[in-house]
Amino acid sequence: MTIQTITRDSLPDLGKALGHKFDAGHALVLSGGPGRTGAARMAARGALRVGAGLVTLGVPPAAQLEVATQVTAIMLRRAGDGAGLRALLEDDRLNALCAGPGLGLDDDAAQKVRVVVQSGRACVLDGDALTLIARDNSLMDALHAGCVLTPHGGEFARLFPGIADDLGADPAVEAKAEATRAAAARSGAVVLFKGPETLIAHPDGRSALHAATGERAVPWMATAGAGDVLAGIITGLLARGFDPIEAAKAATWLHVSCALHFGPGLIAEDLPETLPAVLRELGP
Ligand SMILES: NC(=O)C1=CN([C@@H]2O[C@H](COP(=O)(O)OP(=O)(O)OC[C@H]3O[C@@H](n4cnc5c(N)ncnc54)[C@H](OP(=O)(O)O)[C@@H]3O)[C@@H](O)[C@H]2O)[C@@H](O)CC1
Ligand SMILES: Nc1ncnc2c1ncn2[C@@H]1O[C@H](COP(=O)(O)OP(=O)(O)O)[C@@H](O)[C@H]1O
Repeated sequence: MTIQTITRDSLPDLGKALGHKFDAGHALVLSGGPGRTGAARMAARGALRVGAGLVTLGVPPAAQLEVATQVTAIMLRRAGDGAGLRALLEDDRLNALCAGPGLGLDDDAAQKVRVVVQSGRACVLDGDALTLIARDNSLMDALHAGCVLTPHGGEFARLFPGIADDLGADPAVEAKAEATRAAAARSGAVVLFKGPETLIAHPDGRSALHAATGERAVPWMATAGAGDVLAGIITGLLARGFDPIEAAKAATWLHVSCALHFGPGLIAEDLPETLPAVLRELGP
């Protein structure tokens, strides 16, 4: 099976068309509770910087003040539990959802992940959402091809135990590619298996590789929250209407390009702020 290599030349046109903000979509990123809101705020910033027209954070009421003091262009709505989120989603302009960064693992978080998946909308499931899916087969069964799962190695092992058993600690790229394809087929979702070599697969068998090696090596990307920002960049591209696998591929390239552009000393918050320079280099 051929694996596409993700390069600058393989990217779709990321320029924004003329139009108003709702033409570029409205992303909703779910936040965790007090003291755990940073990951979702970084994801939201990634979504906004990659060009989503509007980005809203859905916050538990107890975290509202914390988040309100930290955001400006990003908007804020309450989403305390599954029912609260369902009410928010009555606005069908919220066309891309992100659940997982800093979300927590309690019952309210699990309910919200269920609502996200059952909404049928394009979504990114990262971090704690993946741990919750690994604990509940009914959530795994509800996944669809509009979902992008973004596991790191630990999350991949939790989600796909049978598939991960054969991988070992430092798998060869071919083995990682095969495991990612098997995971996409099993889950029915797009799977983006993170790491210096990132593998992406669609349940229909398409797959792609981005290698952050050689001239694109970015060892300083191994910093807390880098994955949360990647989840946000994918969500922003979904909001803009990109197909889930194309959004996953383009976001992976942009994410590593931001780290390359910034260089050593990078922290996760720098990634969204470097997106404008990387996008400018790509042209209008
Ligand atoms: N600033 C913020 O707000 C931040 C908030 N964050 C939020 O925290 C939440 C928890 O996310 P998490 O990833 O930190 O923890 P968890 O789910 O326990 O998995 C870690 C375990 O998996 C294993 N492991 C194996 N391979 C691995 C690999 N390649 N990369 C990483 N781990 C790997 C590893 O086991 P080990 O290899 O050490 O034996 C380890 O014990 C989540 O919601 C996230 O969004 C963070 O993003 C940080 C910044
Ligand atoms: N050495 C590395 N080279 C390139 N990319 C890396 C490296 N280490 C981590 N990354 C990338 O950084 C991100 C880390 O995500 P993750 O493990 O979920 O961390 P966090 O939960 O702290 O956000 C992923 O996109 C991963 O591919």
